[in-house]
Amino acid sequence: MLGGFCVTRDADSKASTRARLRLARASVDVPTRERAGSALRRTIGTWWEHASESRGRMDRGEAAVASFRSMPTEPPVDAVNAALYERGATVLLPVCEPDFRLRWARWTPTTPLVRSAVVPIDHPPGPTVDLAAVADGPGHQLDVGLLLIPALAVDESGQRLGQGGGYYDRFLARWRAHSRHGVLAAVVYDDEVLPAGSFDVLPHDQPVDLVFTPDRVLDLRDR
Ligand SMILES: Nc1nc2c(c(=O)[nH]1)N(C=O)[C@@H](CNc1ccc(C(=O)N[C@@H](CCC(=O)O)C(=O)O)cc1)CN2
Ligand SMILES: Nc1ncnc2c1ncn2[C@@H]1O[C@H](COP(=O)(O)OP(=O)(O)OP(=O)(O)O)[C@@H](O)[C@H]1O
Repeated sequence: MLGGFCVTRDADSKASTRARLRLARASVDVPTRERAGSALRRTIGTWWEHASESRGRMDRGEAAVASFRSMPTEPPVDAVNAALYERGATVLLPVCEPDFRLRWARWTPTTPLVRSAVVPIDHPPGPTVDLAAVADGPGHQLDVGLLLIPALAVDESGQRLGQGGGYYDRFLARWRAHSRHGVLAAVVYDDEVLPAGSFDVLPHDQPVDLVFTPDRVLDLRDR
């Protein structure tokens, strides 16, 4: 207390945090970005191999990863997607639909991509599925064990700051309603993991289970 006033640090608004992070991302140089891509390929590839070993003991369907196609400023996951595909995973990428809905289309390293009509991102031409509506688990076809989720930042309690469309929050709310077992993992640069409470969190925000950075895996499920 100072002179009767309680000194607290308010969380920054989402908008001001986004502006700061976008500016920082714009100054990441090409070699740094390339190193991040190789490091993420190793980190996420190793994580997937360990997860597949435990999964091997279960009777599940086709092992799938719901990933994304990186924008030029994001930590690159192109090599991650290729590595997971080489390891036998089915890789799905998001397709943005009107009303901020996400559907998913299969991707392989030879899939030609098309530009989205809604956002400045390419995606496979389709067909698409609604992953929050398809049945998964034993006896079903698609078993999404990992969702890689783009973010501008994540705080240490797992709250995620995205680009501001609300695509993933809407999708994850529907996904969670079906009690899916897939691990929700944000992908950010190392210095984008912020102390808990660094930015505003609203009731619709969907937290993640895990954070992948080029340097580390932060598993928040045990906290
Ligand atoms: N790679 C990627 N795919 C994704 C997302 C994402 O954040 N990253 N999304 C997450 O929901 C959805 C698309 N949402 C988006 C919402 C806004 C902007 C956008 O405003 N882009 C800025 C550039 C931002 C930057 O480069 O940092 C622009 O067009 O100026 C892009 C995608 C689904 N697919
Ligand atoms: N489940 C939901 N139902 C309806 N509207 C939602 C839902 N989740 C988020 N929204 C709306 O989406 C908008 C953007 O939300 P927010 O700023 O949290 O996006 P974000 O997480 O940064 O974006 P993204 O998920 O696309 O990366 C807000 O106006 C919010 O009210």
